Amino acid sequence: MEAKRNGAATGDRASPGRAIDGPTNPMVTPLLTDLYQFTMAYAYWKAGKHNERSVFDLYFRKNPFGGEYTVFAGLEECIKFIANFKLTNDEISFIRDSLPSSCEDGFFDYLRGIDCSDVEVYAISEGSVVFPKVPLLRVEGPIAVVQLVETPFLTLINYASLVATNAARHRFVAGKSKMLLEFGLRRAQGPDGGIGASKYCYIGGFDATSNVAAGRLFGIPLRGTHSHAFVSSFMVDHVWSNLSINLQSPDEIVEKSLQSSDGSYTCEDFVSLVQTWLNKIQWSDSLRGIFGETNQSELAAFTSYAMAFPNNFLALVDTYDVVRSGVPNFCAVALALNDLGYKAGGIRLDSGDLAYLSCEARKFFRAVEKDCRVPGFEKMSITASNDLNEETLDALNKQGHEVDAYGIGTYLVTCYAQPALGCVFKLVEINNQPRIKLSEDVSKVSIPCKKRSYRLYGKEGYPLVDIMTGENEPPPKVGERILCRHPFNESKRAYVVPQQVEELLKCYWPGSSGKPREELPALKDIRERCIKQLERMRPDHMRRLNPTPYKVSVSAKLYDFIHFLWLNEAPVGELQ
Ligand SMILES: Nc1ncnc2c1ncn2[C@@H]1O[C@H](COP(=O)(O)OP(=O)(O)OP(=O)(O)O)[C@@H](O)[C@H]1O
Ligand SMILES: O=P(O)(O)OC[C@H]1O[C@H](OP(=O)(O)OP(=O)(O)O)[C@H](O)[C@@H]1O
Ligand SMILES: O=C(O)c1cccnc1
Ligand SMILES: [Mg+2]
Repeated sequence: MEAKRNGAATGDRASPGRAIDGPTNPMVTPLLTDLYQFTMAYAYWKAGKHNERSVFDLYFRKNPFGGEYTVFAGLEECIKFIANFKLTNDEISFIRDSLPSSCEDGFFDYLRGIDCSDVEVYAISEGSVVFPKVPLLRVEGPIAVVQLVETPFLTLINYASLVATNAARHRFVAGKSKMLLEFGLRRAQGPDGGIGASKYCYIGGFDATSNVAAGRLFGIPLRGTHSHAFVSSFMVDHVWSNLSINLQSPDEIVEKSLQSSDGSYTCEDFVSLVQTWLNKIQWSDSLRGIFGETNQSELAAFTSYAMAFPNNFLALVDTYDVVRSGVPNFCAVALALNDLGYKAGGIRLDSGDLAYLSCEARKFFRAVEKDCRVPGFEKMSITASNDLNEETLDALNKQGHEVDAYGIGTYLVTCYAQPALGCVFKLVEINNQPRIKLSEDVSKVSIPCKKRSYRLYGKEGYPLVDIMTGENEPPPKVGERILCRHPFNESKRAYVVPQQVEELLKCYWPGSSGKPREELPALKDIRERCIKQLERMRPDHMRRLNPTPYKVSVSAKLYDFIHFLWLNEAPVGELQ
């Protein structure tokens, strides 16, 4: 997956002339677009309109998951895409074959010559918290070219922002102190969904992924435990219906010796050491009578795993019985490791009542710490997994639990609660003339003009409102009162005296205009921005139940202009 299409050397500091790597996914080419972008390009070309200077806004209309915020993600891939936008001869041949044969040759010569050097992209920084109607991207350039990038931009941003938001919401419910592991690759919508989920869940606040390719591509920390198959692959001697199955048991692990952590001595029979500890805890003061004979094949599996990874021993304890087998077996192995100077990692629970079982496991660890005098044993990490989502995390919090880390797959990466974010790409200006798209549904009316947008912060340091202005209006100033108007509702308006003003759109792709280009930050910096911005939001915008909508507004001047244009463009009906 280390795809480099037209890619060149990259650097983390950007300068306009510096080459940028191609998109992560080699399928992201100029053909990854809708046919109508090419048919429109032809029609523009035929009409001699293809080079008309256009301005498009990319934005969404409603926050996902019933929330009042969204995390913006996918920008880096968009910039990598346009920085390398060039149709190959093969691609042009394919387009020629796909369009009607009446299309003139000159158009294909034109396609051969285009790239994105005439395009400029202004964007909100990736990882920012964003709101409906405010452009995430403003794309300027020759209309035929800009329309060709509409679909790839939308496909690169829609899922990225959706899954980053989903991750942020899971983080919000889980709380800051929990470790969040993304386990979704097997359930994601194909390889690109899986890779994208890992990248964007990390931005949204997850700590690590199980996806090895994503670890390599993006440097995301890799984490993992082991599966039930590892435990059930071990069997013990037993006789059942006269059928003797003679397989591995703890005393049949062939190589039994394990060196101590500091290398100073070797325990010749680690398996016996584990058995000894199991007997000890079975009859210890606090645990006497809590469990009897544990599953010996599970014990063999744990022992074997510990011998393979003495420094990172983590056990999946729910294959047979969490309280009567998995946890005692884990503790016996952890105690044996402790004798040799190793510190076991903890357990994973993957079924049953996770609140109850995590509390039982914690009690067990506490008893072991007390009876066996192993300081810190109580703090052994407990990971929970199994169809977790925002609701189950919330339910666990309400019940009380002892989980330290969550492994989350299906609901996270498939965005089960809402499958798509509805980002759109709308023409707002052509040849310096503002354009508007009207709709019966007011929420679908576009906000015309090439605009600037600002986030205004209040006295308490919270963002108060995002405001869009015409491109040539003076910017809002700290300490100066400004009227913020709801774009479509006349009665909704408020004065704001900002304590801080942040301009949202920055130039991420200047084309060959010579303007300075914002650097593409490292993934961990994008994640950092996201976490900081989420923390800075007023809590009532963030709560899960009935969150307060964040205010998105326009300047008084832009308000007047929108409504002037609206009246101008909308035909007056006649009543009969
Ligand atoms: N204390 C809890 N409160 C609310 N939901 C929970 C709690 N514990 C577990 N869950 C959730 O309940 C669901 C249990 O699913 P299910 O009944 O399919 O699994 P299971 O029977 O526990 O395990 P499996 O079938 O994988 O052996 C999961 O979605 C899990 O996340
Ligand atoms: O539950 P998710 O949020 O999707 O997280 C990933 C799941 O994948 C693994 O098992 P898998 O589901 O493959 O098998 P299992 O359900 O039988 O444990 C793991 O044990 C988790 O349960
Ligand atoms: O490492 C794990 O425990 C893991 C990884 C992927 C899916 N389920 C679990
Ligand atoms: Mg499962």
